Order: sequence, then C-alpha cells, then structure tokens
Amino acid sequence: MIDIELKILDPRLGVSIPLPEPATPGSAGMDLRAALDEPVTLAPGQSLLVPTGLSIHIGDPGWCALIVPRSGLGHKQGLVMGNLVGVIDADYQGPLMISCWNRGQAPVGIAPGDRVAQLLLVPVGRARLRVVDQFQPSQRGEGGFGSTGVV
Ligand SMILES: O=c1ccn([C@H]2C[C@H](O)[C@@H](COP(=O)(O)OP(=O)(O)OP(=O)(O)O)O2)c(=O)[nH]1
Repeated sequence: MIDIELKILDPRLGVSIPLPEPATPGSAGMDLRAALDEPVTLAPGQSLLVPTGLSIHIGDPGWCALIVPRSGLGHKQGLVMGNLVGVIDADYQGPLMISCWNRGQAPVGIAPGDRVAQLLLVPVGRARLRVVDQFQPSQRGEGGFGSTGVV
C-alpha cells in the first residue's frame, strides 16, 4: 500500500471530532464526520455545505483526495453529494467541506459527529498533450455506449 502523509489542521482534534480513519483495515476511504453545533434536517432536494472541522494540505501534487458518498447513506437515505464528487487539490490548504444533498423523497437528519461522506486519496496523472494525425488501431476503436452489448 502507498503511504502518504496528510497534514490536518484542526483545533478540535480529538476533542469533539474523532480523527477520520478507515472503518476497517480494508476500507479504501476514511469516513468524514459532520462538525455541526446542532442537528440539521435536509428537506427532500435540499443541499447544505457541512463542515468537517478539518483543514487539510496534501502537498504532493502527485495526489489528490476525493470526497464521495457513503454507499449506505446514498442508497438507503438518499444522502449524497451536491457536487456528486468533491475534488481536493494537492495545493488546497483550507477547510474540508462536504456538500450534502438529500436527493431522496423524505427528510434526512444529520447530527453532529455523523459520518456523512468518505475521503479517498487518489494518485494524479499529468497528461502531455500531443496532436497526431491518427491513432494506432485498437480492437475497440470508436465503440462505446453499449457497443459490446448491454447485458
Ligand atoms: O467537496 C469539496 C470540493 C472542494 N473542496 C475544496 C478543496 C478544493 O481544492 C477546493 C476547490 O475545489 P474545486 O476546484 O472543485 O472548486 P471550483 O469550484 O473549481 O473552485 P476554484 O475556482 O476555487 O478551484 O475546494 C471541498 O472542501 N469540498
């Protein structure tokens, strides 16, 4: 496993908000908690920028972080991300915010400390763009959008 240091600036560290950590040794993401002063309820369709209480600096431009929904919350309660996926740039040094969106039909409550999303560290590739006359032929070619069959 690749090891990277993530700097976290948090005055409430270990006091009111536990450090994010993988739920199990095999978890890809670290659950992020809502650093709210009081519970909130999101009406169907409502979105809210929820603070995590954390400020992070990845530093290494070879990495970024993604904030993505927790599958149980997203599937069962309809609580997902208003921006669908949050991209945290390596040079960002500010507060980590979660755009929570209730895409469901019923109100969803968020209490202080609730794990509302998860953070993934992802390696970043940089493309060197080169204009060419044609591509080397491949088996797929232009095939897409179900060209290999739908089931
Ligand atoms: O869910 C998110 C998404 C982004 N960010 C922070 C970290 C990220 O590095 C910064 C900028 O995000 P992004 O580049 O996606 O935002 P933008 O709307 O393109 O704004 P900017 O012009 O500041 O880049 O905001 C969050 O805290 N949570």
